[in-house]
Amino acid sequence: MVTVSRQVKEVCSSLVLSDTTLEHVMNLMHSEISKGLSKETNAFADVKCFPTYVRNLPNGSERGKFLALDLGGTNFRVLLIELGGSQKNKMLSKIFAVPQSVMLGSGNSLFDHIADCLAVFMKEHGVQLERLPLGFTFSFPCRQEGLTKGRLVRWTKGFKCGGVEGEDVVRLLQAAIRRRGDVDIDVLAVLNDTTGTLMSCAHKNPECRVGIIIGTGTNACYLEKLGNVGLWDGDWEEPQQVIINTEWGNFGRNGCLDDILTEYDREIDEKSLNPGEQVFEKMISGMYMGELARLVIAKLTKKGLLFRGQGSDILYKKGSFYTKYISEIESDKLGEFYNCREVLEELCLGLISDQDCQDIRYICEVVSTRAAQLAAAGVACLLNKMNEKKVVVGVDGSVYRFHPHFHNLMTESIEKLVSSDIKFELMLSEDGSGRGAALVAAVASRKS
Ligand SMILES: Nc1ncnc2c1ncn2[C@@H]1O[C@H](COP(=O)(O)OP(=O)(O)OP(=O)(O)O)[C@@H](O)[C@H]1O
Repeated sequence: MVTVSRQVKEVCSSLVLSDTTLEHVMNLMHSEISKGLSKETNAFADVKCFPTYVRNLPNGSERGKFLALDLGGTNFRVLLIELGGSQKNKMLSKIFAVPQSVMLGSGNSLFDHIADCLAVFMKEHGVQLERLPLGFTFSFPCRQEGLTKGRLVRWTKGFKCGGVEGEDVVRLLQAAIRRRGDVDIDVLAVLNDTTGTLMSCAHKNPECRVGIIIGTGTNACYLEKLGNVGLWDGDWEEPQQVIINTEWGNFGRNGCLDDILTEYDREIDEKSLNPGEQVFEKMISGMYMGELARLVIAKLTKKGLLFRGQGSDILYKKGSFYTKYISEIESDKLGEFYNCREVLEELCLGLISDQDCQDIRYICEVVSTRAAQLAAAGVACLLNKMNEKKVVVGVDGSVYRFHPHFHNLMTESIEKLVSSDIKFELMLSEDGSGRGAALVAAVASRKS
């Protein structure tokens, strides 16, 4: 079997993180989270740690018919969910595309598009005359002022719609629905997909206390004691706990991760819609992983170390190496390069040797391993901070779901970083943040 070439390993070495570095990242994350939670320092914090106002986890008694909207990355989903106790749940959903022109257009066009899709869906399912409770999963950094009020702090993940930053997105949604006048809804909660994931997993496993996403972007939330939330301005009724939306994707904005950034990370950042922001996210999530691998491959090809120096126009085009290629290439059996050759052919690369394939696989492994280890450092930080004997971590997002080794890489890395008396388990979220949104709405209606 061919082995990875020495020069390729050398070029990739900046992407390989030691255990000591990961421990350092975990400790940095801890101090950034503390900064975010404190009233005095939150204004300058990069990891904002927004209280979600979700105080109660599902207890299995949630029942009823709910609508959910899920906007947060590549697709927009509308769902109709019927909760019927802990086991019986019915769910209908439809995915709508969000065209690039809408992602970069005006806020009103975005919310009009959402309202259009909602109305189409409600009519298709014959519920247009009902006033159903709705949970709105809006997965961008929002400062919440209550369960039904969240102001967008800034766009991420390729969105840039005018007139939304600083505004309450529930108000914008309601205004768009009113402009149409043909359907009506009752928004009971706005939440992030991490919260949706935590709630959805907690419904199945009451030990779930953390929710994380590794999809288009990355983020995490966890259940925190009110006494640790300096920012808390709500009531102190029991249970004295609240889900904190960390917004950890922005970790590193102040330069604290600069030592581990590579030339590839810098290039991704410079060419992004949000330079200087979401530094942690850009090293981990699906929106960037493929591009990171492409930049390394392009550099090595130009140096003559891959494909005998013969690249292709596609290879040199930004965004042409999809993150799913990494999963496909790493799914090949060791020593076999069936998927790898298929991907390289799609990139119009000719005359591919086994050595090229072995090296390409290594590049993919280095990029995905670093992503998994950094996400693991974040999870270990939360687990150590919570200091509970056993915690289940709900995980969602296509990178975690489809990458063949992500789960194992994360588990292995968390084990090294977490205190030896803490037990944990990473649990794949089955039907994601949509069901979570319905559960938040259901828990809210249980209380009101
Ligand atoms: N097979 C795969 N392996 C790894 N990554 C993948 C795969 N398929 C899609 N992706 C990546 O996952 C990302 C989409 O993630 P996901 O499907 O979880 O969507 P999302 O809901 O838009 O994300 P988010 O929850 O961050 O808002 C894209 O960046 C895509 O490149």
